[in-house]
Order: sequence, then structure tokens, then C-alpha cells
Amino acid sequence: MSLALGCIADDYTGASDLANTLTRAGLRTVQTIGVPGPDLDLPGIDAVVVSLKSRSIPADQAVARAREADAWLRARGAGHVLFKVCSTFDSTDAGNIGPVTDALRADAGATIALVTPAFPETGRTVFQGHLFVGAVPLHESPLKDHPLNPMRDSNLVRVLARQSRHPVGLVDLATVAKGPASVRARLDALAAEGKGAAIADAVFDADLAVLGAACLSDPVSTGASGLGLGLAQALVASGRVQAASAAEGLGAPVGGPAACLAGSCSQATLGQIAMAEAVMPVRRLDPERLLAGPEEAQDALAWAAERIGSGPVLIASSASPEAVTVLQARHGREAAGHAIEAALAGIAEGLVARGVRRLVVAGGETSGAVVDALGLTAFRVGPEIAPGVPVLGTVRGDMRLALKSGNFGGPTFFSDALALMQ
Ligand SMILES: Nc1ncnc2c1ncn2[C@@H]1O[C@H](COP(=O)(O)OP(=O)(O)OP(=O)(O)O)[C@@H](O)[C@H]1O
Ligand SMILES: O=C(O)[C@@H](O)C(=O)CO
Repeated sequence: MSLALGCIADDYTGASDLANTLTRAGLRTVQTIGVPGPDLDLPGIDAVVVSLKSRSIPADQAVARAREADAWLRARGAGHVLFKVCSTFDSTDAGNIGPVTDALRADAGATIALVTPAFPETGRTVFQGHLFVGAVPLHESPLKDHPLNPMRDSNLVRVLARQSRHPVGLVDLATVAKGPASVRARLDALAAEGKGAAIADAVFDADLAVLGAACLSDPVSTGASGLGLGLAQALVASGRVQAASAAEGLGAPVGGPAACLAGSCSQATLGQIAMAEAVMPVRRLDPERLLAGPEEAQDALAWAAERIGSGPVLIASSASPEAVTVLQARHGREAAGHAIEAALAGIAEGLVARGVRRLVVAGGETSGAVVDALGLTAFRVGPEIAPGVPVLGTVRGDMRLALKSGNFGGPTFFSDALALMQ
């Protein structure tokens, strides 16, 4: 196995998003859960996306896990490693985007790392270093109410600098518009000034292709799936990768009962749950009771067991920002979040024990908890359900999953996903 591209994602849905994007761009891609063991052989694979659940853990732990993944990828031929973060730059001033980028760059002996979360097809653009979500700057978007990482500053040069040991520069859109050589010259100039990272503007997909071409020769970059797209395009254009026709099939259908779990409290997910109520049984968990003991989860499993033989069900802890705030005030943001993740993961185990083989999960942290609880290690990438969300097939071939980022997917996402997860 000699990888053309190595990727380290800070959460599982983000990893799926990137794996989907790379597959669409022609790279034969596998998403692993955690750092694989030494014996995982993946012949004919161009890219591996190592999924970590490190977005909201202490920075030193995130750095250690990323460095372990980086070593595994480079030992298998990866000359460039992309640290994949959220397209809305989900993080706090304590990290983890800055500390991980600093560490990977130091390990690789790189002078600077290009950083951009831009992903225009999902409405994420960067201009003069400011991140926009659709038509509004980040700090005016729903991400300002994120339960774990509320984003209240749109200026990413400032945000990243607060997390990093080194100064941060800017590659502005006018430079990007002049092409890869102009971007390369700007990066080299910033490195000469002592900058360790540079936020790069990108407003259109063409800008991503320029950035990918400009930074592929560096050993490290940091970004969202948009930068992954640019890197993949550069690999195909350079001849390093012969583009695969379409995503190779996931093999025979798995069939069996299906279920959906939602821990995301994003506006998009709340709307998707409401739409699902018209087409499948939906159980909305009582978060206070969920935190109080096992009874709420046990009752939800009993409810599901009575229904999954007739069709898919949806179980959600998701709530409005106001309700989330009240619960967090009582129990603590981190404590409430992680306890609910664990409860949903336990419900997922119970559903699989009752025969569920097709599982849709909404939320990055929630997906991480579920996949870890199920002990899943690697996925092949199948058809795209919605931008950023593919069907995943376990390498063992016995399950189909969809791990949905909270903000992704259209109003009928849950039924759209189940229709493709055979
Ligand atoms: N009713 C609730 N009250 C408070 N917190 C909740 C509630 N339901 C879920 N949570 C927590 O909110 C957090 C949601 O994070 P998660 O990453 O799963 O979704 P997301 O942020 O919308 O998705 P993404 O990270 O992909 O953008 C989790 O920690 C989850 O446990
Ligand atoms: O980039 C995104 O927005 C998503 O892939 C994500 O990070 C989900 O957590």
C-alpha cells in the first residue's frame, strides 16, 4: 500500500464528509475508525481518512492522537497529510486546530501550513480571513449556539492565532485568483516572516483547485473537505492518481431492520427530525430522565423493538438551543453532552443487538460515540446521500451506516438516507 494522500479527521462525520469528497474526485478511499493496527492492508487504495474523536477533547490528547495517525499514514507512503477540521472551524481558544496543526507541521519539518475551512458547495466561504456560513458571518450563524464549541469570532486569522504557538498570516483572494504559483510565493514569504500557518481565502470551487495545487508539495495542510477536493484534483491532474470511475460498490445489500439516532441539536437536524415524523415513528428522549439513569434508554429500546420489524424508527435527544441551555445550566455543558452521547451509544448497541443492520446517526460527537460503542474499525465509501454524507459500508460487509454532520443534509435526509442504505 502506497498512499497518495493521508487524512486525519477530528470527528467521524467530518471524516465521512471528506471520504465522500475524495471518492467523488476519483480517489479510492477508506475511512478508518481510530488509528488502524499494523496489519491493516488496503491494496489499491489511494487515500485513507483516519477518523479521530478529538475535536472537543483536551489539546494535548488531540495532538498525541493526531501524531499517532500521522505516523501510521506516512509509514504507508503518504507524502501529504491533511488535518481535516469542521468547515465551520468548530473549536475553542484552547484548541485543537492550532495545537494539532503546529505539532504535525513540526513533526514533518514543514515551515508553514495552509489552513482553510472553505467548502463552497455547502455554503462555507472565506474572504479576507473571515468565514461565512451562507450569507452570514460565522458569529451570526447558528454555530454561535453550538452546544460544545460555540463560534463567536468570524476572523479565522484571529481565532487560529489564539490557539497557536506561532503567528498566523493570510493568503487573500486576490493572491489566490492569480494561481498556484502566486499562492506558493505568498506562503513562502509568510514562512520567511516566521508565520507557522496561513488562513487562505476561497469563495469558489476553482479557488480550492488552486490551493490544492499550491500546497500539495507541502507535507501538511489543515482544512475541511473543500481543501480535500483541491488536493484530490491536484493528485489526479499530476498523474499521481488514476481517477477511479465512480465509487466502487459496497457489495451485496445487507438488508435487515433500520434505525436513526439523533444527538445533533443543529437547526438542520431539528428540521429533519420534524420531517421524519411524517414517515416513521419518532421517539423524543427526555434528556433529564436520560441523565438520571438507564430507564429512559431502556424504555426507548423497548419502544423500538416493538416497531423495527415493521419499518425504520428514529430516536432523538435533540432539542432547541433554549432547552439545551437550560439542561447545560443544570448539569454542565461537557458533562451533559458526553452523558447524552454515551446514552445514545448504548441505545445503538441495543438496536444492533435487536437486529438493526442499517443505522443513520446525526451529529459528529454522537457518531463518534456510537461507532466506538459498536466497535467498528473501517468503512468503504458508497453513494452520496447529500453533500458531505455518503453511505458507508463496514469492511466486514455486515452493516450500512450514514454519519451525518449536524448541519448537513436536506429536510428529508433521514428517509433519503434509508432509501440508499440497502
Ligand atoms: N437535549 C440536549 N441537551 C443538551 N445537549 C444535548 C442534547 N442532545 C444532544 N446533546 C449534546 O449536544 C452535542 C451535539 O454534538 P454533535 O457533534 O453530536 O452534533 P453537531 O455538533 O450538531 O454535529 P457536527 O459536530 O457534525 O456539526 C453532543 O454532545 C450531544 O450529546
Ligand atoms: O466540515 C464539516 O462541516 C463536516 O464535515 C464536519 O466537520 C462534521 O462534524
